[in-house]
Amino acid sequence: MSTHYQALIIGSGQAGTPLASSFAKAGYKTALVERSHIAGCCVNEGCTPTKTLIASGRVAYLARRGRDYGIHTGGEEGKEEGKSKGNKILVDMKKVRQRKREIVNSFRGGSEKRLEGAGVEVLIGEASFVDEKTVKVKMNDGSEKMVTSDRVLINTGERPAPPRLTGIETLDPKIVLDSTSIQELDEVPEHLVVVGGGYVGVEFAQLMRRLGAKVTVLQRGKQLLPREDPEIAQCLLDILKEDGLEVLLQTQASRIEPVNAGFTLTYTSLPSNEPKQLTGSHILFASGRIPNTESLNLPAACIKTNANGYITSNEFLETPAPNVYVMGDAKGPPAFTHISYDDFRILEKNLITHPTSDLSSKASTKNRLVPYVVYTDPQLGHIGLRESEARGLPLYKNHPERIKIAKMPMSYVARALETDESRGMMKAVVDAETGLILGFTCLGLEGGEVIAVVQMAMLGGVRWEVLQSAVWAHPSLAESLNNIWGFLE
Ligand SMILES: Cc1cc2nc3c(=O)[nH]c(=O)nc-3n(C[C@H](O)[C@H](O)[C@H](O)COP(=O)(O)OP(=O)(O)OC[C@H]3O[C@@H](n4cnc5c(N)ncnc54)[C@H](O)[C@@H]3O)c2cc1C
Ligand SMILES: NC(=O)c1ccc[n+]([C@@H]2O[C@H](COP(=O)([O-])OP(=O)(O)OC[C@H]3O[C@@H](n4cnc5c(N)ncnc54)[C@H](O)[C@@H]3O)[C@@H](O)[C@H]2O)c1
Repeated sequence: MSTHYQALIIGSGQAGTPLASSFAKAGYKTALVERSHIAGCCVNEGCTPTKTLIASGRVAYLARRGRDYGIHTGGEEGKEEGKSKGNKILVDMKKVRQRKREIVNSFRGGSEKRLEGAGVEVLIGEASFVDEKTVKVKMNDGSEKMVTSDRVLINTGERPAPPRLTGIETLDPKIVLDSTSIQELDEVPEHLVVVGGGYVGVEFAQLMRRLGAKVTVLQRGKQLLPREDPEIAQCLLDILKEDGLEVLLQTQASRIEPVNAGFTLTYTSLPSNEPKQLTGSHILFASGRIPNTESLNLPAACIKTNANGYITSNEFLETPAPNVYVMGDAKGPPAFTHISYDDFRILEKNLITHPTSDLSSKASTKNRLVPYVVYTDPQLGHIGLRESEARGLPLYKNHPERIKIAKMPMSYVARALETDESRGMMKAVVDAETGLILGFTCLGLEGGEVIAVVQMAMLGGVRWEVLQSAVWAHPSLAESLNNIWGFLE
């Protein structure tokens, strides 16, 4: 016996959860299958908990730096080379974790209530295809359900790539961490070794340093955050080093073995490539994420994946199987909550609010302007094209003179100086002929908010000269948009 639905969503991610509610509110009989917890990675182990923890890290940082502002907490951490190491602070990791748990629970509870209020039937279990309209759900209570649906929407996300390092299985599993388990620590690691210098790696590395750990980052590539323009990555590296992190670039871990409560790790770094060793108490694998697609039995529904396991689809998020769609991280990068949420908007419009067979009127993923923010401190916000990407486009390959670049240190921004948080830089990429802004990066105080101002200009086709001559409130961070264009060359 199977139950029939008009819409079946697999995975309670950032697209599937609101889309299930939209279908149900529009009168479709709707089910959502989720094998773990409602609201997916972002709310449970991604954006929400990490940014909550990072807020605690920032308080620790500012409290320690209080003396720079004339604020003393009552004790001093000590001196290094005659210079104060700052205020003495005490980190209560259990409280830090509790604050994180409460915010996650409240966000997840909100999602659960919205689904219930909309009338979505939630099936807690793991889904796999039997054919393109039929899905088997292995319920978490051990039972099995067969469901059929007029349309199936996949939003199963990704998970951390498993650790791959000779000897890792000999370590106490409690000290081998991924981006989920590190958030449940109730003590600050003594010496955290982070494998991978991408988004996850740099955010956790700085956070743990601020909470009091010694931190070493091993990054395989020549720079942190490999997709960034090199001077941005270098600027972030300088900031992290200033914060006391050790960062080893062009470095590969080759072997690990347990020693006392921790481990000895053997690694090689270019150019010497000679084996070296370091010891640590905990190791975080932050070397990428892999899609949750293999347990879906996709071949049964003739749904294709690429070599990395991501589901292939067109710009309308349609898979080759009729009436089967894919949203969010499961379809491949960029893997951001706001992209998954935009996938929701696309399908809500095309399937519920404005269905049409006219391809030109359909919502699509084409020409999406993609912002992102890496929540280091200062934040690294970016919108549009990076310089290297712009220069790679055929138009600019033929006319490189049309690209103009402006770079400005954050130490030229009054607001950043007044708050004594002037580390970082801004970079703009413009088309000199049209005056349009192609891309903008702000590695600086509230960089994520500053890029949103430029994003508005880009969305509205506003030329850089308009920002240059606009009246911005003083002293705001946006005021820097008067000045950066003076550096265009
Ligand atoms: C540490 C960390 C920090 C991050 N920080 C940010 C950030 O600051 N900003 C940002 O934009 N992005 C961030 N991301 C990325 C962001 O979390 C994801 O891009 C976002 O959650 C979108 O995911 P999704 O909608 O594809 O699905 P997800 O949110 O991953 O949800 C997928 C759901 O599907 C379920 N599922 C999987 N397979 C099955 C199955 N067979 N049957 C039933 N259910 C299944 C899973 O249990 C999961 O609940 C972060 C990620 C991590 C790991
Ligand atoms: N603030 C945000 O928006 C945010 C935060 C966290 C994660 N995310 C999303 O999650 C995705 C995954 O993040 P991630 O950091 O896990 O992956 P990533 O792919 O962004 O970075 C992984 C890094 O690890 C390095 N690496 C891989 N194997 C290695 C090895 N054996 N030794 C040393 N270095 C190695 C790679 O060179 C790369 O720099 C991101 O791309 C992003 O889309 C977003």
